[in-house]
Amino acid sequence: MRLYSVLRFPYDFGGRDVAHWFPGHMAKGLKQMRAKLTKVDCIVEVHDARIPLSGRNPFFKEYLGIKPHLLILNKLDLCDLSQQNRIIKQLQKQEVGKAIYTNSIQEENIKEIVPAILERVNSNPRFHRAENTEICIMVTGIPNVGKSSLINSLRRMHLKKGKASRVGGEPGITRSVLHKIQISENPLIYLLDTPGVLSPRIENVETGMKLALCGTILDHLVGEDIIADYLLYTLNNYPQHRYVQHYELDGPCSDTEKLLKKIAEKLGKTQKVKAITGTGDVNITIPNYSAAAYDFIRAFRKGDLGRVTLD
Ligand SMILES: Nc1nc2c(ncn2[C@@H]2O[C@H](COP(=O)(O)OP(=O)(O)OP(=O)(O)O)[C@@H](O)[C@H]2O)c(=O)[nH]1
Repeated sequence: MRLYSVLRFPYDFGGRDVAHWFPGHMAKGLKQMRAKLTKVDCIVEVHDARIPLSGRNPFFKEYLGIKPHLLILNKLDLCDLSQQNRIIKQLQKQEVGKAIYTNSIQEENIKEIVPAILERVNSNPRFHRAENTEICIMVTGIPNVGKSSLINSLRRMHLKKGKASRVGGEPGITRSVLHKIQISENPLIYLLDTPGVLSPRIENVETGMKLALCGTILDHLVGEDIIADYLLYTLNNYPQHRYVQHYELDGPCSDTEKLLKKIAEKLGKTQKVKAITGTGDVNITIPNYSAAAYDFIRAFRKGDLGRVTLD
């Protein structure tokens, strides 16, 4: 199959409204974070390395004030590292001082974090608490980017201690806010854990869809069928055709319904339903499209469909 025949361009977002993708409890989270700010020396913002330029919450900067800031682009194992130089240049244009790519599961580049925090804190006046030698950082980020995993990985590395923060595959696992967690003994560093907070102003539907693909918005708010459709469009345009091999297909495909049908058949996810015909009821077998969409999206999020950088 020739490539152009699988491209659908531009993607039709169908005039979707993204306003309701911001759950109300997140506004409360931001308020609680702001209240603790006087105790904080540095903001460590964690974001997903697959969407390094979009979907960052501008409120972390506007609402949390001017504090030394460090950007962590986590899940480096899932992003396309050949794009790294371009991304770093773009981030510099956005005045991001320093960004570190990490993998919190395999503990890649985690050891760069504490020295980067110290460098940022030491080059800024701590006028409000100069007498205090302990350092307090606040870990911020949108849901499901790996904040808790990063905290646990910092503790394992510097304190040889296990989990302090609950990790989960769905966005919104961390609801209780601002636990004070030690991550280093010498220098003495504490951090405040925070719940994932999406931007209430998602710039446009495309950004919203990228956020959904990376699992930062609850799937049911967007619709798994829609996420699967956008995923197929994205993989074909990239182009990243690992899904062909993963699902043992004959070649790339641009029709989401056909793809989901094949995935459902391959996984044995079919349903028997009764159909009423003119000559009586008959049992027919139909693909379970929801189960297939679920598998397609999960496979992408685990990295089984290949690495991509969506920005
Ligand atoms: N592949 C990969 N997965 C990761 C990485 N870091 C975290 N994860 C996974 O991403 C999911 C979310 O991780 P959490 O640490 O719970 O994310 P969080 O930002 O604390 O989530 P909220 O509580 O929703 O704010 C989990 O399934 C983690 O196992 C990483 O570096 N690479």
